[in-house]
Amino acid sequence: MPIYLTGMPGSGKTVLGRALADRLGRVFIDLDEEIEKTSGRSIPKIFEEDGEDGFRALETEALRGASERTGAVVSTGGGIVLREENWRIMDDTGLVLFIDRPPERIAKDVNPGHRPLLQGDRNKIFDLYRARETLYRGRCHIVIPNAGDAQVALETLVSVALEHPMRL
Ligand SMILES: Nc1ncnc2c1ncn2[C@@H]1O[C@H](COP(=O)(O)OP(=O)(O)O)[C@@H](O)[C@H]1O
Ligand SMILES: O=C(O)C1=C[C@@H](OP(=O)(O)O)[C@@H](O)[C@H](O)C1
Ligand SMILES: [Mg+2]
Repeated sequence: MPIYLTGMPGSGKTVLGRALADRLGRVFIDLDEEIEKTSGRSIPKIFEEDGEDGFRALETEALRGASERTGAVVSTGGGIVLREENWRIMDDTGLVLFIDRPPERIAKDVNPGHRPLLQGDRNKIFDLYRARETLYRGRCHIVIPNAGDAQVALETLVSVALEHPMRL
């Protein structure tokens, strides 16, 4: 059963997920990377050609595939929380963590270029946060603070993951 990292774009899911998988000796799956690999297109290109709905369908497909990978660490895209079907897959198969990074810190260093929903404007992070915070915080199984040094967040992730061996 996998461990899912959810949270805002720029909250650290990909970087921390990869580091966590390395520490645990587990398979790492980043859903965006899977989608780009399978479709042969970049995320922005998919948004441009298929729209957000087309991207969300590919995202659910990638999540379903990842949900069958025993013990994987799965870094999701920030919008995974928008679809009930995605919650059903994650709740039924694994441990759902929320990487809780304050929007002020995200807005400082997020790369809006590769994230179509930000439309090149890093301040859109605050709109997204207002729209989604309750989805992340209210439905995840465990909140992982990521407000300071990334290393501290990683150590928290490692100890939480080790407390839930069956989930992995
Ligand atoms: N606690 C932190 N301190 C400093 N930079 C961080 C921290 N957490 C994440 N980052 C940085 O934020 C950027 C986005 O991280 P990423 O893993 O790509 O986010 P996500 O996959 O959630 O969109 C990366 O440059 C990452 O190094
Ligand atoms: O928040 C979102 O809706 C999205 C976040 C992105 O992933 P990251 O959270 O890794 O940036 C990517 O899936 C796509 O641009 C949509
Ligand atoms: Mg990511």
